[in-house]
Amino acid sequence: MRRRLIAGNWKMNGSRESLAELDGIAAAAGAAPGVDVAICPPFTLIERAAARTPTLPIGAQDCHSAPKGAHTGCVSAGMLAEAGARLVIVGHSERRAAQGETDAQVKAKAEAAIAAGLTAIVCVGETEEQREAGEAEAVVSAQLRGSVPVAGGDVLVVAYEPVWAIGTGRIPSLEDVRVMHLEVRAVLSDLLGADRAEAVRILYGGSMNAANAADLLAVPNVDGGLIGGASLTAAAFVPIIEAAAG
Ligand SMILES: O=C(CO)COP(=O)(O)O
Repeated sequence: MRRRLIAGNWKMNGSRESLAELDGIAAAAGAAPGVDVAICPPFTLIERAAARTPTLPIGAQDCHSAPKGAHTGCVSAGMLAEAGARLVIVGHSERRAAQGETDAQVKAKAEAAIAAGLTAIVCVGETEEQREAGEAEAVVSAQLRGSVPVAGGDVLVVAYEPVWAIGTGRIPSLEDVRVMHLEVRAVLSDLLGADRAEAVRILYGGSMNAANAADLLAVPNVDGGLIGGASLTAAAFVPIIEAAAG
């Protein structure tokens, strides 16, 4: 049985002051023992966040694939672990688009994360143009085949985030979510074997909020959410944790 995971991605938002939001989030997570909850703030806040709420897993939003070296401006998975991170998002569509990250790079980052003892959240998702062309499943399947590391099980999480649903207030139909998550499970099974694929949590991400969380989480193979805007405050995020706790 997979435990639900509700993870917040603060993106390039937040300050030391916003860490106060973690108190309410950690309290809600404590009241929902059947649900895993995590927050991924910017790099600069990881250490403070982990120290402030030790029971709440803290993650990062990217890592380099190398353990160390001449990579100006980059941070390794080992450094994240040392700072107190327990998970890391890799291959977010914003990085794939703005930083030109390829599937191979995303896979190498996920491998580095797992080697450093972190849980890797590998993101995939189609653009609106690709969905309209009827290519959504094929695009996501190809991304998975290129970016999922061979280590599977509970150290690996996949987030399906349709690019056109991120920050737009729009979400796919529940039927489209069902079909995509089933496809993700099938591809994972092909890549990792059925047993390890069964342990992988598949999150939905893209405009998830208090109003739609319960419906999305009721879809088969939706094992949680990766939440952007609605993870920035306890007021917006806690109802999603509560929806996951059922
Ligand atoms: O990109 C996302 C999480 O990684 C989703 O962002 P929003 O929840 O703001 O749409």
